[in-house]
Amino acid sequence: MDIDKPLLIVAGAGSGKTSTLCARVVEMIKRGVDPQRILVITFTNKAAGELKTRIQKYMRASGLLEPHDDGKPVAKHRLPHASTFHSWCFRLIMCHYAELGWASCPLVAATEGEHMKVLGLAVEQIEDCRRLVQCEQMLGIPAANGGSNDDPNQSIYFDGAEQRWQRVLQEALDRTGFSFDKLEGPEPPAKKPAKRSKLAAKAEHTREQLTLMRMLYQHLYARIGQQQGLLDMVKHELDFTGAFVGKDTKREMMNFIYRAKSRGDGPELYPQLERSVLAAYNGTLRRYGLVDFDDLLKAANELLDNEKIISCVRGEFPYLLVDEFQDFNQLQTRLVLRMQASIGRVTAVGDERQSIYAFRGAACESNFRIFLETFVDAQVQRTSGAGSMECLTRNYRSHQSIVDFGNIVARDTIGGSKLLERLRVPLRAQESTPVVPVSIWHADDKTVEAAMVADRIKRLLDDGACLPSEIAVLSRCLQFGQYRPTGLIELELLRRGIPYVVRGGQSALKSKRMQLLMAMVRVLANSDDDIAFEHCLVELAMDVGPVSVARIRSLGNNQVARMSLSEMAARASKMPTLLARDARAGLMVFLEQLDDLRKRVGCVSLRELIESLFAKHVALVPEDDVGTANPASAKGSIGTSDEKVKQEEEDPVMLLAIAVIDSLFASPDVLPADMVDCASDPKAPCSLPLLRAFSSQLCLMSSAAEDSGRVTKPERVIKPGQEKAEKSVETSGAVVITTVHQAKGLEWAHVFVPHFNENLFPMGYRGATKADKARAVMDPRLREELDRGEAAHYCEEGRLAYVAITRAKVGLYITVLDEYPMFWMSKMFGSACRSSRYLPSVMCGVTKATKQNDFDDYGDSDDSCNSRGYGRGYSRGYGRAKRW
Ligand SMILES: Nc1ncnc2c1ncn2[C@@H]1O[C@H](COP(=O)(O)OP(=O)(O)OP(=O)(O)O)[C@@H](O)[C@H]1O
Repeated sequence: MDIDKPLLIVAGAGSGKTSTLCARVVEMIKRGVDPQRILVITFTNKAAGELKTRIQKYMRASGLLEPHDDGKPVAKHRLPHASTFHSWCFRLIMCHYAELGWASCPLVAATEGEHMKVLGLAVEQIEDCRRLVQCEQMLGIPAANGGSNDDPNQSIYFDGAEQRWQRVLQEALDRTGFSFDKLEGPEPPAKKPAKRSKLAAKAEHTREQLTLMRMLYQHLYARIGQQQGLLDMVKHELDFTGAFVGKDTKREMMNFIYRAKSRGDGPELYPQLERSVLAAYNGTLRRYGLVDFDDLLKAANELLDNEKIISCVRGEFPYLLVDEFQDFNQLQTRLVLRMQASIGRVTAVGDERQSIYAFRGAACESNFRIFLETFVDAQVQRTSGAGSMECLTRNYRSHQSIVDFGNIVARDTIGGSKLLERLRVPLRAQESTPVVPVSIWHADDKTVEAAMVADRIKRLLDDGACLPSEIAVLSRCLQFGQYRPTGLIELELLRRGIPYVVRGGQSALKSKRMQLLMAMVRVLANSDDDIAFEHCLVELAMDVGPVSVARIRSLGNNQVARMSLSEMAARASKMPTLLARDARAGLMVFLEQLDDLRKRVGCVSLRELIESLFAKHVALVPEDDVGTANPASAKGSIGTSDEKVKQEEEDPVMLLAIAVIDSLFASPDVLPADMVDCASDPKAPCSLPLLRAFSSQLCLMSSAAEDSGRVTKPERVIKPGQEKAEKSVETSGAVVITTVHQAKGLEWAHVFVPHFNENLFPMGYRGATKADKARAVMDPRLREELDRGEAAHYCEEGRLAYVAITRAKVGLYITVLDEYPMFWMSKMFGSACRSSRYLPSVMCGVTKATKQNDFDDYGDSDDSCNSRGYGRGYSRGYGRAKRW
């Protein structure tokens, strides 16, 4: 192994790429390279952590780390730097931000939620700039530089709008006597004392400013603009849908920004709307002293223009190793080149089959091409000499059938690239692995599927085949519009007492709507439950916030007898002066609604009560920041009342609630003896004890589901002498429910992939509108472009399927639905719910799981499989497992 020459390692999943990279680091240290001169870079924090752990392990195995007195390792040699590209860039910027003209080190807007907030403000500022230009036009103020509503070559957004508004304000005062002091409007909303991030506070301030400027615009438009026959810019907001095609315009904008910035593109390269969005997004970040991830890379690239800084960096880290090279975007690859082009002590490790971040600008093919051209193929003499490329061909992770399945799925992901074909070598499993077939099942519907998955997991655990933490359920996404594909699986796991953890998303039981539903049920079941009552009050009563609640609570001061919050609220609603007028009105309406609901207890069945409670109250509360609205409603394709009811029924919260009700009636023995009678007839009027039983079942389930870390039982007390037993429970951990993206680089003994259907996995291609398709009939170039986009989309989805499949070591369980899980999906995609295109055709049409079947009987008839020829040509065990 020549550690001083460039090396490219390309191989499929589980072939030991990361292990090889770590081994190379250790080899370098063994040969005398100072670990502090080695920089190991990867894509995510999780992967960086994994790298650090593995390097430490290898160093320890090679005797490069010695145990300390307290058992912890201490380095004979210090450890190499292992980090993400972004943290390394931030470190560079922290040292040199002044070189970039910044007065202080910027903060990083790290989460997608923050990016979306910035984008929301950016769009508002584009509208603001548009109105500002028209105000100047109305007042005859000469056009300043920047910003135009008419010139398609100019951005609508421009910096420095505040100063220009000042001038407009002054003119408006002189010409029309306008002043903000004279305005009559709603009182400013009471400040919410809830904790808010700095970004949220700044955003609120900006929004207040924008509202004022909008009022100024409306004043001027009414006085001048209307007479001039100008377009009302408030009523006619910009239509971005032409430029950002897709159901969720904001998401499309965000993806465009990610793509453009990852390529290092400036706004000037794009047409007017895209240009304005990109400029406004960057301007908003700047205004708040923030940078996003791509800004970090751009700033680091700029710093490396400085000869002093780049030679300093090269001196500090002459050895560079990069993992997950396929996921690097152009800016990251450029950084690698700049740091190493003249040195060539670079090692890159990647797998083009696992390139799943193209939507974020990952430039897989060009990364490999540039590396090969610069370091391997080119006969350029550099100090280190020409580099080489290695392909690993053995998969050490998975059983043969899983490796074969992965190879088949990967075949369709090359997308016609000659280079990727050159890099592609099929993998072989270790010879010693037994042949365990991949299990593929059709389920009638999502409830059957969820029960199947949970049953199989339970059996694995009962048989002692593995620990919960060695099992994963990998979903294409955790949120599909408002639908949570793994919501019912969570419920079934809870029912069976199997601990689980949701990573990279929120458990359905912790959602805002579920919390509100639980609070309302608790209030109905027990009017003394102050905590639940306050939750409902703040969420549901109009204009009642924490300040009003504090005033209501003050009624309880100095009272001899304890007064419940609901009693205080009833009293407050009758007092004309205690609360502000709007708050009192909101409180009165809320109490009336609560009264109505209370009257329904004893008149309607539990299910009817919960349904009306959900439809009239809970469903009106927006779900947590899910990013996208229900695609169907956004499209406006569903409108009849029947269909709306259907949508409500399909809400994951409602589905969970119904499932809990069903389980209460199916097995009332979970209830205390004195309550069993009230759960005998599902159609009988709901009694208070039944409502209480339902409430406690919901709460039990919710408290069992932890959002992060391992699942532990809160009430557990560890007694002396039991620590060992407890530890084994803790380390056994929980079944992981996560997305395929989050699962990258990880491995589990058993992996479940639910919803393996067209439009679910893979997700349908949404890059072309109906209008585009209609135009493409007449326009061959457009048709070609759309076809290319679609092909690239399905290649990426195929790579995602490859990643999901290859996470499994021993067991892979795939379920295919026979009907779409949501009503709106069948409306949108058609009634036929086909299996995923990534399921080889010989594997389709398998034994069905139906509600009537006993799960143990699935696939009992092996003949049925054989008669259809399953497994032929896949001697390594494809086909249906007889039983899960
Ligand atoms: N030479 C080897 N002999 C035996 N087992 C190995 C060897 N190399 C790696 N492994 C094991 O194979 C599994 C996969 O290794 P590793 O994570 O390094 O592969 P990878 O190519 O980086 O995988 P992926 O790309 O899917 O993240 C790990 O469990 C690792 O311990």
